[in-house]
Amino acid sequence: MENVVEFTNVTKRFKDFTVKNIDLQVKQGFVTGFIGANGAGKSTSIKMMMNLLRPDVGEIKLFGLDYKKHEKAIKERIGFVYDGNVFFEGLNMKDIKRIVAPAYKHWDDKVFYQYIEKFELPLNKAIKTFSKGMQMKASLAIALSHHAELIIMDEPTAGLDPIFRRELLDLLQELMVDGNRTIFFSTHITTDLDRIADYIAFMQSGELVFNQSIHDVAENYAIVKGRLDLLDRDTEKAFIHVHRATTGFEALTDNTKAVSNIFGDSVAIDHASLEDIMYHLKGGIHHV
Ligand SMILES: Nc1ncnc2c1ncn2[C@@H]1O[C@H](COP(=O)(O)OP(=O)(O)OP(=O)(O)O)[C@@H](O)[C@H]1O
Repeated sequence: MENVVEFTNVTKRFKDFTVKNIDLQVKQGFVTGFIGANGAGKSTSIKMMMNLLRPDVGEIKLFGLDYKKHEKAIKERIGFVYDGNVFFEGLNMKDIKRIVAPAYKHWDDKVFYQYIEKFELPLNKAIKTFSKGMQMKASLAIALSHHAELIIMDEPTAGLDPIFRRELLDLLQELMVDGNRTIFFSTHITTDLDRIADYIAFMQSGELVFNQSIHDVAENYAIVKGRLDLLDRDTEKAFIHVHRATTGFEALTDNTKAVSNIFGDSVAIDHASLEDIMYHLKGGIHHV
């Protein structure tokens, strides 16, 4: 399986924050959801992926190519969508097309106008008058009009109403049908990922905790609930993190076999949602 993005040992240091030793592979032909708490380092990583920021250490390759030598060739093949207005606000969609289209070898006017129609975007109205959803659609229409193989999106669904969010996810799914396209996007809305993601990459405090298929994530983690008196120093070793409440404990495990051996039927073992996993891993993966 080919990787369209490869981070090898990537580190970026800011004054108060470091993205550390990231080894990340984004697989061609799949949707990867990029999750993590506020300030975990997702946008910083995406900016490095787009060469808007340079790593201090490590290597980043897209389509097997290096930005130092192949920036233009790489950017031709990427559609970048991010939360916020990318364009000069006084411009309309026609102006933007005039400016952006010549920059891409594979720009396709027909596709552009198809998306303008599909998204019901006005061509002659200033972008500054667009709602958040319309701005997102505008950004997406541009990204899709040059036949990008890799779509990178920083929180594309943030602030969108549930109906447009659903439509956007359906559209992303349609885009994946040809099999060659790859989508990488960050989000806080983990239920969106249950809908469309094949892989989940999870950042925590500047580190990549895992990058696994959504199937493996579901297999590897489970939530365990039981009475507080079942917990002691030894039994807790089966857990990554334990939350105690007066009514009992809830814990995350990556070893359901051990949990079954230790606790038998005295605990309930349930599917762990991505939110459960994010909550319990907020201190990182160390066994209790
Ligand atoms: N240019 C910069 N200079 C200094 N610190 C920065 C810079 N850019 C980001 N940071 C810091 O890096 C940390 C990670 O920020 P980043 O935007 O990558 O997180 P994020 O995971 O995308 O968060 P959110 O989900 O809130 O968007 C934050 O503490 C932020 O203050």
